[in-house]
Amino acid sequence: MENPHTYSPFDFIIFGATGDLTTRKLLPALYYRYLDGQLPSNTRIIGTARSPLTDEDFRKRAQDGLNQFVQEEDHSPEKIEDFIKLIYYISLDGADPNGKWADIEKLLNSDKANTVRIFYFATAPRLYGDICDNLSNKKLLTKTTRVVLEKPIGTSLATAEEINSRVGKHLPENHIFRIDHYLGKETVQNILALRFANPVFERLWSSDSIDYVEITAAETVGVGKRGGYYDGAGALRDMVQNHLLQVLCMVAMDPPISLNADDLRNEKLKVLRSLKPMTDEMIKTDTVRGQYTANTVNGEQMVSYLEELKKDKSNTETFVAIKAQINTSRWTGVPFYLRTGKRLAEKTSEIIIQFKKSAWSLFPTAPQPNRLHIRIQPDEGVSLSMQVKDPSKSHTSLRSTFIDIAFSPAFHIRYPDSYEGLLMDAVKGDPLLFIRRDEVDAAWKWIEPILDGWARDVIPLSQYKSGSWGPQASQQLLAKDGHIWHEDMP
Ligand SMILES: NC(=O)C1=CN([C@@H]2O[C@H](COP(=O)(O)OP(=O)(O)OC[C@H]3O[C@@H](n4cnc5c(N)ncnc54)[C@H](OP(=O)(O)O)[C@@H]3O)[C@@H](O)[C@H]2O)C=CC1
Ligand SMILES: O=C1O[C@H](COP(=O)(O)O)[C@@H](O)[C@H](O)[C@H]1O
Repeated sequence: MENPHTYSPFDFIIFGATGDLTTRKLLPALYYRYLDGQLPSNTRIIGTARSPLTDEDFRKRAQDGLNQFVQEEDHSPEKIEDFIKLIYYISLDGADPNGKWADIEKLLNSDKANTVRIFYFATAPRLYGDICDNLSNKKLLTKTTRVVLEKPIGTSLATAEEINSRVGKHLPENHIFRIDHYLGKETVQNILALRFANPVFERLWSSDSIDYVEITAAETVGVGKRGGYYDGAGALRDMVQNHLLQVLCMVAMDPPISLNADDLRNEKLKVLRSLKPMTDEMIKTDTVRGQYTANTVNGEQMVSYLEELKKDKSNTETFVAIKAQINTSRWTGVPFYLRTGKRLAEKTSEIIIQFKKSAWSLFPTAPQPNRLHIRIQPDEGVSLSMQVKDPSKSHTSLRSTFIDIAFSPAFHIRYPDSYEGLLMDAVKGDPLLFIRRDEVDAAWKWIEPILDGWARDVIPLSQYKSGSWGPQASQQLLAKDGHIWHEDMP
């Protein structure tokens, strides 16, 4: 990944270093940045968690993780050996003021005061406030310190406000980096280029030409080992409050006046504030929640959510579909259908822009309306469905086809994982792709009535078979408007 910025050695301190996120995402992302020469020698990656491990134990875990989560063609035993020499471990309960802070103080204070210091909070968000209080009391928050907060920030508006206030007591907003890894995805960032560098699209980008928008983030995996966290969260908090709403903002926002972080975030905020608030009546007609059940998929036995959780009962949704409406002159009348779930038929994240039918047709059979398919992952790219004259038939016959750009083969590049760029943006201090506090609040304000309605069972929790596209009610949600989810797009 090209990155003209020159980095000075920095300290990257991870709270939650023995967890899933660090192993699967953070260390592999830092390894790739190391391979690209962005981690100068003397950079230190300091893992902390309560587990009693030595530097050597943690390096061994890191090495095992890299062997598992870095693509095979990028495995270089020598490079991995060199990379893990940058890694240290300190056993510490970040929430305990009487924990072993002396070790971390010694390691960090031996350093120059102006070294960039990133504290990455890869732990449960309820710990963020305590960790920040302790960092502040131990005088570890320097002028060049930035904290990175993982999502979801809180479980409600009130808890998010509390976390943000406690963290904000010690650090100014421009030192707080709330990460949403969907904004780190190249194809999500590419929405800016697609819309604002191609006037052909931007001129059509409104209810005048667009019929509806689909945003899907589908996973084939279940909750796996994250059941403890997930059962208290559910898909609405885990995916919709953050990732899906951020993608919706990128699709729906007006052009920012510049690519300055606050100008972009102001526009996203306007979209979040324009979302039509959900009443109980709308929750009944415009939302669907589901939970996966057992099934055999391609000969493989998939257990139900409850079996995976080892529980008899849970009201937690592993699937959500919502019809969102944006009250602006650009978007009134255009439904934005959001859908996410675990154990679905495919692993895919995508946006589909369905253009309107033309009112008039020259041809005997009305042409299919155009459709723009933005593939966030996998096979990152964009395709546009088109009508052409069917070459095998008469001049009045049309055939549907598409023009397609597959980014990776087109640009001969490896598509970096979303964390890679974001971690280095935090090191650089560039907040463009991070979430501002008011965005978090606005997203929770829209989500909360849905959470509240579901808690009162305003709609039932539907079941869906593992390996399907979710409950029937999800198809009906669109069918009521005469629309369909496009699951067969190129
Ligand atoms: N996993 C993922 O794919 C994603 C996770 N996230 C977010 O990242 C965060 C971490 O998630 P994940 O890695 O899955 O969670 P895990 O449960 O796998 O890991 C939690 C980590 O926190 C540590 N920990 C717990 N309590 C303390 C404490 N008091 N002081 C210091 N460390 C502590 C644990 O280690 P120990 O027990 O040794 O202390 C462990 O290292 C969460 O906020 C989650 O929402 C966001 C996006 C994706
Ligand atoms: O934040 C999260 O995202 C992942 C899905 O991310 P993706 O990049 O693979 O689409 C999801 O599995 C996890 O539950 C959620 O916390």
